[in-house]
Amino acid sequence: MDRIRILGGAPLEGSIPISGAKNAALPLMIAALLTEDEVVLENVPRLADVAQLKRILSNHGVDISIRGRRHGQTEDDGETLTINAKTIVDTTAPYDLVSTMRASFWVVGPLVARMGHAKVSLPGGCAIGTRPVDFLLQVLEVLGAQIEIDAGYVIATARHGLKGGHIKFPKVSVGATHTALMAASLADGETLIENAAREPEVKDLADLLIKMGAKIEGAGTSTIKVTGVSKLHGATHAVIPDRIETGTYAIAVAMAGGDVILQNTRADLLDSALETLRSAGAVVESVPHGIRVARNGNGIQAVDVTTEPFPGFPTDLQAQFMALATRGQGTSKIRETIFENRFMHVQELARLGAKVRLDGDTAYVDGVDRLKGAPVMATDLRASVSLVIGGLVAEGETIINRIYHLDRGFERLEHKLGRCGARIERISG
Ligand SMILES: CC(=O)N[C@H]1[C@@H](OP(=O)(O)OP(=O)(O)OC[C@H]2O[C@@H](n3ccc(=O)[nH]c3=O)[C@H](O)[C@@H]2O)O[C@H](CO)[C@@H](O)[C@@H]1O
Ligand SMILES: C=C(OP(=O)(O)O)C(=O)O
Repeated sequence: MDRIRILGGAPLEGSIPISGAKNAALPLMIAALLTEDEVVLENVPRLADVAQLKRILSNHGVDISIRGRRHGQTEDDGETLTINAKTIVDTTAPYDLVSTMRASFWVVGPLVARMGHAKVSLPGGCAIGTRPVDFLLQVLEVLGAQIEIDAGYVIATARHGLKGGHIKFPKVSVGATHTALMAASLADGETLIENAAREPEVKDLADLLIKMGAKIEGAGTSTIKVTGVSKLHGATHAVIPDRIETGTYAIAVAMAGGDVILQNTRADLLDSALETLRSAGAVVESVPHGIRVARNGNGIQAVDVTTEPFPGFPTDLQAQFMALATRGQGTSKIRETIFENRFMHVQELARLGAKVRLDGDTAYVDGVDRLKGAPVMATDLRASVSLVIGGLVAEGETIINRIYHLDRGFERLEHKLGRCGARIERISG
């Protein structure tokens, strides 16, 4: 199994290209199931989750090819995928394909909307909470599908197609909002979605669906109206920048010190996290096509953050901020309100010398003067990268085991940090 080795202490200087967002690319690829025509997606990140979704879509009979690089494009530009779901040969998404990734379950909406049937294994993904799918099933039921759960599979049937309805989520859910948008786009009549997720990835999905001919109003707000159409057509769309990758490298610079331009990204995708980073003492400013982050000399201030749905502080940056807080001056308070089991990085950060106390949904982090390198284990995607951030300043050698989690969501991480001066390498085998 591959490992990451880091020798701490080097500041970061230079530029880091930000990839397309994993959490946008996945639902965009799934949306291609809604049409017989070709969907072309640009700026798709090269990630294990994207590769896994390609396998899932191929199993349904979808043809996916990678377009060659155009003149002047480099590895930093992401892939262009041509996705053709002309014929869906199988409406089953089996356990062995779906169990590794949460988003794979989202094929259920488009399959039942277009084919009237879907049999999809209950999903896996990061083990950060129980992560039920009840809201997604409610969406399909409100739109007229019959739902049965049998031997770990959800079987959704709508032989005469879906019908518009009124969906009111009890809690904001990104995946349930994606499901509602995709299913309602091909339903008969109007669907009103209340308490919808406002995450930029939801807006990006709606933007693609609109290009495909869907009638959607209000995406990006908490009330969305979808008027169903009988057919969607092909479209070309570029995936938005990855706000979590952006925030992660911004935190890495705040931690290690230095001055870095994060290229091909936008501050408005993560205002709340960048504001917290400023309050921690980093310089954060928008520059053409990116964001500059710097920390020179001054220390890291303690932070007080609570995770919330967008536009609040994102849960997917909680572990990374905790890593930063381990070196803060004073005690930071970090409250996790989205997932009930998202503190697994605490015991691994402790191996590096971090002092963290847990009290229910809140972590209190007492800043320490130094971290010391140690062998640690990646437990989930964002927890893994928090250990990388810790390793950047830990004295001596940090070895991160089980980095397959990292490869799910960070493209060429060791290359991106290494080109800014971090002493980081992948050890294969
Ligand atoms: C691939 C992807 O985009 N993953 C993101 C997505 O996950 P995902 O879409 O799975 O997360 P949700 O927004 O659905 O989860 C929010 C909360 O709602 C709960 N819930 C959700 C669905 C449901 O049917 N029932 C239910 O109770 C969840 O347990 C959680 O407590 O949004 C999360 C919240 O921003 C991010 O951390 C994940 O990185
Ligand atoms: C939790 C995440 O992914 P998933 O929803 O696929 O588990 C994540 O991207 O941080």
